[in-house]
Parts: sequence; C-alpha cells; structure tokens
Amino acid sequence: MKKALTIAGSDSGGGAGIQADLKTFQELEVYGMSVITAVTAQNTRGVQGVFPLGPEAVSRQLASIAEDMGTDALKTGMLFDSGIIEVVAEKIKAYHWEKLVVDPVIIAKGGETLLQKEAVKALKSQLLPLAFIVTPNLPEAEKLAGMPIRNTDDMKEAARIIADCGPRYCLIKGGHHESSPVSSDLLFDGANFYEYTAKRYVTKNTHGTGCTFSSAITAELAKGADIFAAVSTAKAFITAAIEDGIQIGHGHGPTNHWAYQKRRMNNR
Ligand SMILES: Nc1ncnc2c1ncn2[C@@H]1O[C@H](COP(=O)(O)OP(=O)(O)O)[C@@H](O)[C@H]1O
Ligand SMILES: Cc1ncc(COP(=O)(O)OP(=O)(O)O)c(N)n1
Repeated sequence: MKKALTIAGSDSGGGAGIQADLKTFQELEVYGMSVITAVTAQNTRGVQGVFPLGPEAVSRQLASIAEDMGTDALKTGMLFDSGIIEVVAEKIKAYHWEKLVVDPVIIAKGGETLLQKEAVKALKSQLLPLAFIVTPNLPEAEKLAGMPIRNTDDMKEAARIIADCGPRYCLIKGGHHESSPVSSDLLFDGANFYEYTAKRYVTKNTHGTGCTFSSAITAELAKGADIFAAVSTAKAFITAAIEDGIQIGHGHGPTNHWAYQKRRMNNR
C-alpha cells in the first residue's frame, strides 16, 4: 500500500488540518501518517486557541517516520513559525523526500493567524525550493507574490513570481473568488498555464477546503499519478466534498470526505 504523510496542525473540530488530511488519505486509499506541528482549539465558528508543539517535537516525529516507514509523498499545512519551518525543511532534505505538496497555510477563513508574520520569509526561502507543488489560495498568493490579485492576468503574474522561489509547479486556487459562477484554479508549470474549473456551490460549509484539496493531490501523487492527473482527481474530490458539505455546528461546516467515493460506488 502506498503511504502519504501530512505535517500540519490539529483541528479539534475535525474539518481542516491533520484530521481533514487523514480522512482524505483514507478515502483515496493510501496509508496516512501524521506529524503534528500545533494543536488548535477550533470548531465551525473559528479558532479559539493555538498551542504550537515546537521544533524538537516536530523533528522527533519526522525521525520516527523516516527511521521505520518512509513515505511515497507528503504535504505540509499549518507550520506556525520559522523554527518549525526550518526543521521541516532540513529533515525533508536529509530524508530525500521528493513528492512534497506545500499548502502555504497562513490565515484561517475566519481571519485567525496560523503562521506567524515573521515566518513567511522562511516559507519562501526554505520550503518552496523543496516543493513539487505549492497550492496558495488567493490571499496567500498575494502575500507570497507581494502583489494584489484582481483578475486572471494578475493570477498568472503571481504564479510566475511564486514559481521563481523554486517549486516545480504552482497552483493558485480560485475558491475565494466568490463573485464568479465557477471555481477555477490555475496551474503553472514554469512555461504554460492550465485551468481546472468546476461549478461553484453557494454554501457556508467550506471549512477545510484547502487542506482537503492539497491532501487529495498528495494521495494521488503517492499512488504515482502525474501532476495533471493528480490535480484533476483532487478537483473532482473537493468539488464533490463541497457539494455534499456537512451541516454541523453553528458556523462554517466541514466538507464531506466520503462524497467522492460514494458517487463512484453509485456509478458502478
Ligand atoms: N464554493 C465553492 N464551490 C466549488 N468549489 C470551491 C468552492 N470554494 C472553494 N472551492 C474549491 O476548493 C478548493 C480549495 O480552494 P480554497 O477554498 O480557495 O482554499 P483555502 O481553503 O486554502 O482557502 C479549490 O479547488 C477551489 O476552487
Ligand atoms: C489546523 C488547521 N490547519 C489549516 C487550517 C486552514 O484550513 P483551510 O483548508 O484553509 O480552511 P479554513 O479553515 O480556512 O476554512 C485550519 N483552519 N486549521
């Protein structure tokens, strides 16, 4: 069985972070492993507390996996600060882990900080050069590229700037473009742009969309898919998960990780 590792924060509400990643890995039939960087007290209403674990705890978890199991692909999500980014980058290099998906989690949809301001520089200089693919949403792409994004031309310009930091592919997600009737993501391979478009659903149950999408890409890469097939399957996975989003709690409910497989079973 293929293996996938997530290096990310815990979401007590189960919709984003480590919990969303492991649910996605399971649904896409890869063996999921986790390195926890921080514990968040979180629910559908927002983030009530953030408790980082620190570089040593992260380093030890990474070593435990490397010394025994290894991984076929991995992703990073919430990394909290530059100390954790440094140790993650150092270990990824030391273990020669290559299929790295960097989801540059900076702020939650509710506005809470999940990456310290000082750490954006470390993310760009230490982690992006190791990334196979980086998957910023629109606000994250603006921060990484240092420019506002108002239209597709701006998205392309930002993708070029981010690609200069070293990732093999850059995928800018259009989920925050709420006035659009479609949900369109732009993949850049250093030369050409490829658009992945799906229907946009009007729903408040979108907690954890970015985590779920990047972990679906990771699972597909672990199974040997090329980047275009991996993004295509991940897009189908997240679109189904949003369409069947779960009405739970009093705020933004989570997406439904079972929806994609349920559809496939029904189509048999
Ligand atoms: N309302 C929606 N309907 C359909 N797809 C969506 C919707 N919102 C986000 N997506 C898709 O979900 C994926 C995650 O994007 P996004 O929500 O922008 O990430 P993040 O959670 O990092 O902000 C992308 O493929 C995006 O196009
Ligand atoms: C622990 C943790 N990690 C990441 C996020 C951000 O998740 P995302 O998929 O971007 O979705 P929203 O939280 O923004 O809805 C998180 N919230 N918690």
